[in-house]
Amino acid sequence: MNIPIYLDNNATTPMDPRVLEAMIPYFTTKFGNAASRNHPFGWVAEEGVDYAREQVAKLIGASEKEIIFTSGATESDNLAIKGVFEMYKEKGNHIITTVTEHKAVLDACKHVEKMGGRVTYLPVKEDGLLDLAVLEAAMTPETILVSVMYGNNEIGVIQPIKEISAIAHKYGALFMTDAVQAVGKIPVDVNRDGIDLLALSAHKFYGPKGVGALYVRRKGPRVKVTAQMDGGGHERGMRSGTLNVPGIVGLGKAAELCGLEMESEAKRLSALRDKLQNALTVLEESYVNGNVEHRLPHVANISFKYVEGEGLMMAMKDLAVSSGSACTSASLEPSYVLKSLGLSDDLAHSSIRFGLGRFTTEEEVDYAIEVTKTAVTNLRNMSPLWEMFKEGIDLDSIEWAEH
Ligand SMILES: Cc1ncc(COP(=O)(O)O)c(C=O)c1O
Repeated sequence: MNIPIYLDNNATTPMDPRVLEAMIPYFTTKFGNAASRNHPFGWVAEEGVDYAREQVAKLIGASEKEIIFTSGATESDNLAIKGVFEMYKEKGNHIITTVTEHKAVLDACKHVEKMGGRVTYLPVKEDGLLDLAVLEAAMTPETILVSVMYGNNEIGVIQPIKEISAIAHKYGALFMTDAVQAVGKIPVDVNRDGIDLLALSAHKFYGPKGVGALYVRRKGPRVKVTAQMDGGGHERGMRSGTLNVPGIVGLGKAAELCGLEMESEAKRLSALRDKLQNALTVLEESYVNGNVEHRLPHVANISFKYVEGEGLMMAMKDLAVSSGSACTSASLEPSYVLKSLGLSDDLAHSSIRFGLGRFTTEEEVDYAIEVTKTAVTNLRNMSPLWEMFKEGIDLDSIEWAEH
């Protein structure tokens, strides 16, 4: 089997070899438990963790004491949403989020509803951005938390975080953001952006899988979350469990490298992404999904009309990309993010997310352009719908019989 070219960096990123190098001693000689206070094995491990805490804090403009290490962003999202609800439910029981959030946020919100909370799932505009007037209209005196993601994992759209947090604060609510796709890719600063809680994950920025962090503001205001894991009281009581020291050291190193290289990397990747996007939108009836101005530098989500989705994925086996379909147990469902922008099921299915990354080369992008163009053109040549479209028949006006 040919190994496909990896353009799925929103799903996960390959680990940077420099990160692995930093981690290795913590699997071997520096194997201590960071909570062991009585001997040097523990101290050395704790030193590694403390340094990583500084590295992570620096990347997002926080202070070390505001970083809680977790097993990844799913846990961070859950801890933030359920933890805030439990801590502040006497103050109010209302949470606001958007329909395009990751399942880790949406499902944590569903859990809150089961616990007696009320959650408003706001729609987004056609370009994927949240309408600030719609947010403001949804705020109530009962609202304790607004949770809006920083950059979307499917379309890359960057929300107006500063404006959103200002609205949340105006009504006395906390602001939380799932910044998994944005941290390490664009400058994120918790103070500039008015963020009270922020979820991040190492494997999305060239670190190891299974480790992440939750930023919890300590000053102006001091934010508290109820722990979701009971035990030894690690991480200042907010997240019990022996720390994954090698993983945390890797997270720290990955954060440091992003801080140093993010700016030049973003320039290089957005140029490559634009090259890919421009070459593919030359094809007729192809559309870029989501706002293209407020977008992460490495992502392009493109729909190809009159191309059958499954056929497209089959024809693109040489590229590791994501489609606008999600596998559920029974069938292929169109992406709920693309649907929320107003795309039809068919168009969502025939959409491809290209996610470039640190190790993507220009040759790979050129190859991806050729593979995609050929796939789309060949599939359309076999499509009766495409033929009808080329004959000038208005397909949108046809009422198709139900099967
Ligand atoms: C926006 C977003 N939030 C949360 C997650 C979950 O992160 P993790 O894999 O660290 O649990 C992901 C990963 O797919 C994501 O893209």
